[in-house]
Order: sequence, then C-alpha cells, then structure tokens
Amino acid sequence: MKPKFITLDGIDGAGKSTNLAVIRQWFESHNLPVLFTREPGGTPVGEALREILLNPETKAGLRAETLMMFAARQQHLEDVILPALADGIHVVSDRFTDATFAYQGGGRGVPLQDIEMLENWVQGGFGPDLTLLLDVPLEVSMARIGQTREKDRFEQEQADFFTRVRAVYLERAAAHPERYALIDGNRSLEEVRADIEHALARSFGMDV
Ligand SMILES: Nc1ncnc2c1ncn2[C@@H]1O[C@H](COP(=O)(O)OP(=O)(O)O)[C@@H](O)[C@H]1O
Ligand SMILES: Cc1cn([C@H]2C[C@H](O)[C@@H](COP(=O)(O)OP(=O)(O)O)O2)c(=O)[nH]c1=O
Repeated sequence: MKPKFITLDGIDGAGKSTNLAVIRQWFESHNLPVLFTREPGGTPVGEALREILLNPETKAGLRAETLMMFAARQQHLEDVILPALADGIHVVSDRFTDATFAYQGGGRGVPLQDIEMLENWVQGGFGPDLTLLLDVPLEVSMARIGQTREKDRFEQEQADFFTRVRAVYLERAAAHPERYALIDGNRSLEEVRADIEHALARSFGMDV
C-alpha cells in the first residue's frame, strides 16, 4: 500500500489536540506504521521557527511570517515527511499548508496567489492524501481557548480574525471535497471520534 500523508487542521480550539489521540489509536488498532509530526515544527529548525512564530513578543511582518511557515515546512518535508513516506511509513501532521492559506491568507490578508506560489516552490505537486478538517463555530472555539490555556501569538487574535481563518478553511474544503473530510467538532467526543474513524477507513479503502 502506498503510504499516506494525512493532515489535521482547523481553527484553534476545534479539538485537534484532543482528537490526535483518536487518530493514534486508529493506526495502532489497524497495525499500520505511522509517524506523527506537527507544523510549524517537526525538525530542530522548524521547532526554533515555531518558538519565534508563536511568541506573543514577536513582531514579524506578514511576508516574514509566511516565509517562516514555509521555511519550517521545507525542512519538515526534506528531513521528516518525504523520507518517512519513502520508507513506507504513513505520516500524520498536526497542521500543514491549509493553515497558511487560512491564517496568513484569510487571517492576515496575504494574497492567496502568493501563498500558492510558495506552495508550488516548496511542495511541487506534493500535498496531503487526506485532510481531516475539524470545524466549530467561532463562539465555541473562543470559549474553549479562553477556558483552557495561556494564549500564543495567534490565539491572541480577535474574533474577526478567526472568522476569516475559518472561512478560508471551509472554502478550501468545499473546493476539493475529495481531499477533505469536514468534521463537525461541535458535538460529543464520541460522535467526533466516529467521524474521524470513518474518514480514515474510507481513505484506506476499508469497508465502512
Ligand atoms: N467535542 C468536544 N466537546 C467538548 N469539549 C471539547 C471537544 N473537543 C475538544 N474539547 C475541549 O476544548 C478544548 C480545546 O481542545 P483542543 O483539542 O486543545 O483544541 P485544538 O488543539 O484544536 O486547539 C480542550 O479543553 C478540550 O478538552
Ligand atoms: C502551520 C501553521 C500554523 N499557524 C498557526 C496556527 C496556530 O495558531 C499556531 C500553531 O498552533 P497549534 O499547532 O494549533 O498548537 P497548539 O495546539 O499547541 O496551540 O500556528 C499558522 O498561522 N500558519 C501555518 O502555516
């Protein structure tokens, strides 16, 4: 079986971290080799860039922020993602290029054509086989983030920023329904789990 590249994305508070455990358990129970990684991050260079990017003190401009996301991604692809796939290991990334379209494009207003250009430069034609997109209404995301943790540089943004971020995610999923599993994250954990398991099974051609 050709190894798959699967990404998990969505606005902050949609339930990504919570549901990574579901994905992990699914791979374990099907005895499939898998590597979990994240963006920005996944390599020493990427993790150093993550520190800069998420630090509320960082005053990066729009283009510098976007380029740092892609610099981290370039290293991640070269050192982690592509080698694992070449070794027959499936890869699950907690966020990928959809997040750049959504956050830097939708949120910050970087023209989407500029992001597409960088996507082509860094990735060539490479991209996820499946993107699990967790979606929740803004109020739910805000309530969840507000309750649970110290906010990073992106989480400190205001509601209108996340409205634009969410809209770009949803537009991308609507434009390429074959690649995305749009999952309503505003339900019980059991219901969300069932949808994620269903999407994974479908992607692997298993009877569902
Ligand atoms: N389906 C759900 N129902 C209720 N609470 C949830 C659900 N999914 C996640 N949460 C809670 O919301 C908060 C944010 O979830 P988390 O998984 O950290 O989101 P993300 O990684 O997408 O930012 C956590 O406190 C988590 O327990
Ligand atoms: C990958 C990526 C992430 N981001 C943002 C989205 C998130 O707010 C942040 C990464 O946080 P995230 O991975 O969600 O971490 P945590 O769940 O630990 O808070 O980086 C971008 O703005 N652009 C990108 O290309």
